[in-house]
Amino acid sequence: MTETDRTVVVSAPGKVLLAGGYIVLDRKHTGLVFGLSARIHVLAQEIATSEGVHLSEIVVQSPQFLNATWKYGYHQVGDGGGIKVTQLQSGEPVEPNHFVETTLTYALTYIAHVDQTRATHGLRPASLLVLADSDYYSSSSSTPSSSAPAAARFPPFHTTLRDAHKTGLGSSAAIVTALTAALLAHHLPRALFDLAAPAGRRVLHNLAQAAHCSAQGKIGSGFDVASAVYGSCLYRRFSPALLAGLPNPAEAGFGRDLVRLVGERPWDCEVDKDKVGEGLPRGVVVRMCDVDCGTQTVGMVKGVNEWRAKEPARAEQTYNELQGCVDRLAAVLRGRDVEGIRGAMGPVREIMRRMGRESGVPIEPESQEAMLNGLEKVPGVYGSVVPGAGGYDAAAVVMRDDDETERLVKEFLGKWSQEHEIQVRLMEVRGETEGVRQEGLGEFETWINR
Ligand SMILES: Nc1ncnc2c1ncn2[C@@H]1O[C@H](COP(=O)(O)OP(=O)(O)O)[C@@H](O)[C@H]1O
Ligand SMILES: C[C@@](O)(CCOP(=O)(O)OP(=O)(O)O)CC(=O)O
Repeated sequence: MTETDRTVVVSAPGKVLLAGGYIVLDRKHTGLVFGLSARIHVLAQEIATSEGVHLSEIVVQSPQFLNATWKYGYHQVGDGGGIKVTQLQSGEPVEPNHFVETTLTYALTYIAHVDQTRATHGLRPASLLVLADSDYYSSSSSTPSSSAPAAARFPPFHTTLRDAHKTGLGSSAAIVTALTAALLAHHLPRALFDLAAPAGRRVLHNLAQAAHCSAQGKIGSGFDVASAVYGSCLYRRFSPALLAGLPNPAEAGFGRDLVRLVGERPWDCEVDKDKVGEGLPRGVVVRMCDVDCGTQTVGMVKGVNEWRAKEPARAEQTYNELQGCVDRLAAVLRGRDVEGIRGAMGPVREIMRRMGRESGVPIEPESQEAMLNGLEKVPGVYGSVVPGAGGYDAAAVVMRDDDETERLVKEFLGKWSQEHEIQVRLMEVRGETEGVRQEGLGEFETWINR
């Protein structure tokens, strides 16, 4: 096996935007985002073919879900349009996976353009296995420990991807990032892509942002992809104009322009890890409470933007106040000021609620408000927020990292669930500062072809 066909496992974390929802869409502002211990792992390896047999096939499998094997053919299109990826159907029809297909298109196009040897030898067939930690979906009751054998650590979800209940941890950004990184690390020699080097991370970030925006069909702030790559940080978005001129996949010049955009053009986003320091003060942890019903962010952003257009002065004042909260919370956490956490988080909730009231968007819906008010009275809980866009995605809690606090929080949520006939639970997932990383193969032995 040559160096360019390494068997690799790459993982990328989920995210929680503790403060800065909505304002982070504007380059004037920043958001405080934490990476999460829930990761999506991608194992990339060659598909063994018989001597002399040539295949142009990539197989992506997500074995935790039902009916989740996607087979793709690919070929180079004319006029520098890059690599076109086509889903192959054989046997039972498989629902397309738009995020996976788009990521393959962007990553393979990049690979084919930067590695000239690919022009003559092409890409060898590859198999990509996706394994997600269970907290991404509500159906699971607990996350097995990370030291459990891999098959037990990534248990089946007994559902199709379409029917899975997402908890809002950012699965699409994590999979786009991990899949992109795994493809680059698998197909490219280290001289052209090194995940451990700043230049490699920059390429990965830019490529994953471009692919994620394309798959989403909109240009968000990109805080989720940024934290999937870099982990916890204070994030200032890139100018959306950067992506505006890129031809669509398969259009003339797509390949050339993508390589320029990703590898050569300076991006103006800012990922400040120093402002977050080592993460949280010792003995303090970010945990998440799942309410088992996700939220459609798109409609909420539209509502807030309409309010901002109608009430520009009021909105600007509110945005600036929220920015003040973002900076204060980052400073308190960085300064390990445990006593200051409550005072720094309270105003985040207050301003998010005010934004919600004035824009008519349920940013902190009443049911979440009441639950968080109760939760904040539990001894050991420093503060809570509806992260990101708010709504019914999992709520974030900053609390003391000990068994007693965990017991009290679980007790409170258990009672709350009973009294309100809903299912609220403390997930195992924790805030974690590290971004994308290459994993050892040991834990994934059972899935490696011999
Ligand atoms: N484990 C997985 N395996 C394969 N594809 C996945 C997986 N998790 C997420 N995806 C892809 O990401 C999409 C979900 O993206 P989205 O609705 O934006 O959710 P999120 O808010 O979690 O990012 C799925 O439709 C699928 O295309
Ligand atoms: C409104 C936002 O600023 C934050 C949304 O954060 P969420 O964490 O709610 O995101 P989703 O994963 O898309 O549900 C939009 C953005 O920054 O893109």
